[in-house]
Amino acid sequence: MTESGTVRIANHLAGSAAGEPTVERRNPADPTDLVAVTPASDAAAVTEAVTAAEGAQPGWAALPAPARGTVLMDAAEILRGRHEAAARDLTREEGKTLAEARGEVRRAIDVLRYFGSAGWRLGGRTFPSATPDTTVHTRLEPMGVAGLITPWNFPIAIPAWKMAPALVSGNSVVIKPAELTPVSVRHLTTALTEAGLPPGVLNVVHGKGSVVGEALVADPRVAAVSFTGSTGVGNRIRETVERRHGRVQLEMGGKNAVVVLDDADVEQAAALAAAGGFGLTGQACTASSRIICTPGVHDAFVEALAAQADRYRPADGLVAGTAMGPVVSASQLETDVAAVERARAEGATVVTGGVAPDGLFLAPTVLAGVGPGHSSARDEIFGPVVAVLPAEGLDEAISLVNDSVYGLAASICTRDLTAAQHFVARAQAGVVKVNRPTTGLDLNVPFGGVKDSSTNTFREQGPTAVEFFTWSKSVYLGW
Ligand SMILES: NC(=O)C1=CN([C@@H]2O[C@H](COP(=O)(O)OP(=O)(O)OC[C@H]3O[C@@H](n4cnc5c(N)ncnc54)[C@H](OP(=O)(O)O)[C@@H]3O)[C@@H](O)[C@H]2O)C=CC1
Ligand SMILES: O=C(O)CCC(=O)C(=O)O
Repeated sequence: MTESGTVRIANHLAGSAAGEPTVERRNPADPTDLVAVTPASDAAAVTEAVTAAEGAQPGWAALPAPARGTVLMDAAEILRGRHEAAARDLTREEGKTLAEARGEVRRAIDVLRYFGSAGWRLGGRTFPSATPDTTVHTRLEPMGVAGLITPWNFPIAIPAWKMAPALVSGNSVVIKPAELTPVSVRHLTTALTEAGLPPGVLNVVHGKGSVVGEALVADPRVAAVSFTGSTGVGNRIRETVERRHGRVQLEMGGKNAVVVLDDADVEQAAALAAAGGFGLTGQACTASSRIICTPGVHDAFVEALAAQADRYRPADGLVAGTAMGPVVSASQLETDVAAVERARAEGATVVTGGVAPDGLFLAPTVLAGVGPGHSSARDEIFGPVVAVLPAEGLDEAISLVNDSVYGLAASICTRDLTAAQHFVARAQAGVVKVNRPTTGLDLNVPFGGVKDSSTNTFREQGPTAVEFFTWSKSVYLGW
């Protein structure tokens, strides 16, 4: 697979013929560049994939965990050899800059390594028994078939951080990647297959979420469903899976706030807010979309953020030096522009941006004078649009942070350790940072949100990620 030309993708199903290639994906920076043609599969392809996964799972689970881990480690090395090609393909299909794409592919490689090495450490605990001549230990058993539904905004890292813990703990996988970004997951699948993953253990079905995704979620043989995407779709998935008593993990939207206190270094705070708000074209569930400023810093901050916005002039992500790529699709651009228009109608000032003069390139947008009831302070936009809200002091700022249905990530810029500690203790968010952007996660740290951002049960990533894909069996061993 190369970074130029069109990739014709078949479903990755054990023993299956390719589906009909009927969906085209074009480069959001250059519509003449046809990136991929994928099958628009139907529910029958899902049934076939789940059957393959069900058949392959016991054999895969019977392998020693270190042997399963070795496959992931080898896949990491294979992907490492294709790092640049995978990064360029990612930029072509999603739009993010090449630097961002390289970082994301690096992350996928490291995720494979991290969970590959976890194969050596998987295990239960031992307990003393109240009964003589008895020992008690727990075993982690795989759930069986894991169904993964992933979004377009991290098209290789998110599939990697769901697949890797599922596979190393002995599950087989059926994944439905986002229709907009089919090539990145193919790089991952190819690496795993070449590393020796047995047929049927990993199955990819391309097609519409409303068709393929719904069929996957509804199949009673899929024991665990892990989803990242919008809150609306996630809630619907939760209903379906819980109705059939399956296990479900949802990572959904955010309306992540950065609080900037009077004592903050304004330039540093603006750089950090811009990185979190305009980096990745604002298309991250952890993106900084609300900035809450106390009075002594408000005006200087708005000015500094507008200056930062100039550095994120949108352009083709493949071109060296581009700081921000295009919006992923015409419909996402429509959402972004409509959100800016609504903010204007509600009385906010568009300090800079708000326009897309050419193609899908939306200028980074700063909104000021935003009130807590405004839609730009409440709704996830998922574009390079940052709303600045005033607050009288720390207490009001924290109330505003928490005045959201979401609770994914929050940050504070301050040099005051006491204020920072108050914030850390009181912010209702699964990820809380001090003097760091809301975006950017360490892959060895548990990740997830509260409120409408997450199912808030099992965390993704880090040492606890395998918990979602396993169940614990208590074994009483007498002699
Ligand atoms: N938290 C996050 O990381 C993300 C949040 N979002 C939010 O969602 C908005 C819309 O983006 P969008 O990509 O449409 O997000 P969706 O939630 O619609 O898509 C996420 C994944 O779910 C699939 N899907 C869609 N409908 C269903 C369904 N009924 N049953 C099962 N799976 C389904 C999608 O398939 P398909 O390929 O057909 O789209 C995709 O693979 C964004 O503007 C943003 O606000 C989006 C992406 C990531
Ligand atoms: O900020 C990050 O690094 C990850 C964000 C994320 O998980 C998402 O947007 O889905």
